[in-house]
Amino acid sequence: MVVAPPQTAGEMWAGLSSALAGIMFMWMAAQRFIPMELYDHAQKWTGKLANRLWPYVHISFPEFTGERMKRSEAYVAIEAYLAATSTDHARRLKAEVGKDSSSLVLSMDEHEEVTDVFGGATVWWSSGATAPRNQGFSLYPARDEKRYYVLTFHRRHRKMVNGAYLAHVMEKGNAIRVQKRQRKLFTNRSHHDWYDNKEYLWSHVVFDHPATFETLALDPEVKRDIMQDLSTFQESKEYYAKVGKPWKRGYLLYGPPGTGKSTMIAAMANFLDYDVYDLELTAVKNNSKLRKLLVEITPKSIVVIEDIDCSADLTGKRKPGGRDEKTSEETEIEKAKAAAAGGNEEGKVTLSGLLNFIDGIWSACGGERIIVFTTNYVDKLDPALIRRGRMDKHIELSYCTFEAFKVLARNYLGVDSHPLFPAVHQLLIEAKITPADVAENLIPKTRSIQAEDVRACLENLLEALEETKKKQEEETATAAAAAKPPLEKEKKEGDGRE
Ligand SMILES: Nc1ncnc2c1ncn2[C@@H]1O[C@H](COP(=O)(O)OP(=O)(O)OP(=O)(O)O)[C@@H](O)[C@H]1O
Ligand SMILES: [Mg+2]
Repeated sequence: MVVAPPQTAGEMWAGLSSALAGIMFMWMAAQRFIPMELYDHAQKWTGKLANRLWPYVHISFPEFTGERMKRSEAYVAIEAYLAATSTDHARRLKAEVGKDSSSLVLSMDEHEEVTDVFGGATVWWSSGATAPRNQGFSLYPARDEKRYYVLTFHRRHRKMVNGAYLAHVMEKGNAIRVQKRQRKLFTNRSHHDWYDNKEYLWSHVVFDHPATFETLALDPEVKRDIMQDLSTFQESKEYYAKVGKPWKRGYLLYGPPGTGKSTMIAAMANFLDYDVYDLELTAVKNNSKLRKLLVEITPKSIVVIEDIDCSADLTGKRKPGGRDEKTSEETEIEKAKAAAAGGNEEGKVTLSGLLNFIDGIWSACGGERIIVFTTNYVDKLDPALIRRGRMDKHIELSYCTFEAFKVLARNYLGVDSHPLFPAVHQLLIEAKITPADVAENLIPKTRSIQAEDVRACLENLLEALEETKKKQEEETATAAAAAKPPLEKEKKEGDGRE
């Protein structure tokens, strides 16, 4: 049988529905003069006639589903499937920048139709969008426009389409999506869209950080251990299911500023091919908002809370700025204020809210997720927050070792050895310097590095190391003098007088 050509399926439907609407209208007008039994009979026949004239079935796939307007997995998979299978046939396409930022990814534009053939059956996909509620003039694209795909097929293929065909579309679409997807860096910081007056939980940019484990200056053994741990995690879906644990792992990265904590997160994301969710706790109003953010996080992601020691006033024990404990009086005043504001813990993220986020019942949403906390002051953290099992792996990133320096020298100068290396090695033992400071001294003046540039950079570094060593020795001497018991000091002074 000849099926309706895809380009006219929508038009036919429009024509047919207006004809049916006309018939219905006449029936409604006439029903006042027609006996009830005859009216029912006629209605049944109208339905049958419509079915005969229009033997096609539609399934629509809206982009957003549910009360919380989460992007539908089906829509996203169909989008990827159609982008791969329809671009040779569709007449109107839209282009977006691809994974490597230099290529364009084509996909079907709105109000376009394409044909697909599966198991001997022809089906039609069309894309559409409902008009935005606010039709007024705006300089910005309409955000409340709702996009959807519609699948049309003959009713005799219903069983095959509902079963094998849709499973095929989902499987192929998801595989293409994983292969082609651009990784993203999400943040909850600018979650209010001023021109739309809407709250968005996460906003994102393309994640394009160049850090890898290869370029990370770290002890090779520590590096290997972390990479092994990440690989094992990634391959352990069955294991987590078998032991009844959510598929997630917590990392605590601690160490002084400039030792590579943030760089390591980027390297982890690149190694695992995961998205990054940078969770700014100070921008989260309360625990219920935290939960909302949490359920939005997709699998295959790293959730990062940087500087956990000062990013929230957890349980009233910490606050930004370094002062640790609050007096009980201060805590009482805050509690009273919160109660006056309409509820105890309603106005903030609490430690228990955060613990629930890490390993409570809500943490199981999504799966395949790494949670990373970073801090400069590990001792300031509440032990409950970082106990093993919650933060499974504690990694200290510290001052630059000779092994780490060699990685930086290779990255920045392209050298594996140099006559000045032994001097650098010795000074790295004597002075505490961060990889960030080492890297700063290894940036050559020109991009075409010559032997003299390498020497100049290494000499700069040696100078910086000498200075740091001197400063640290002076600080140690001052601290030692200040720590001497007063009696001993007085005795010395007395001895001096004699
Ligand atoms: N281990 C490292 N390997 C390679 N580069 C590093 C390393 N540590 C620091 N750097 C360099 O120093 C810069 C600062 O490092 P990074 O932001 O990762 O430090 P951090 O530990 O996160 O500091 P902070 O505690 O202040 O957030 C990076 O851009 C990177 O170039
Ligand atoms: Mg950092």
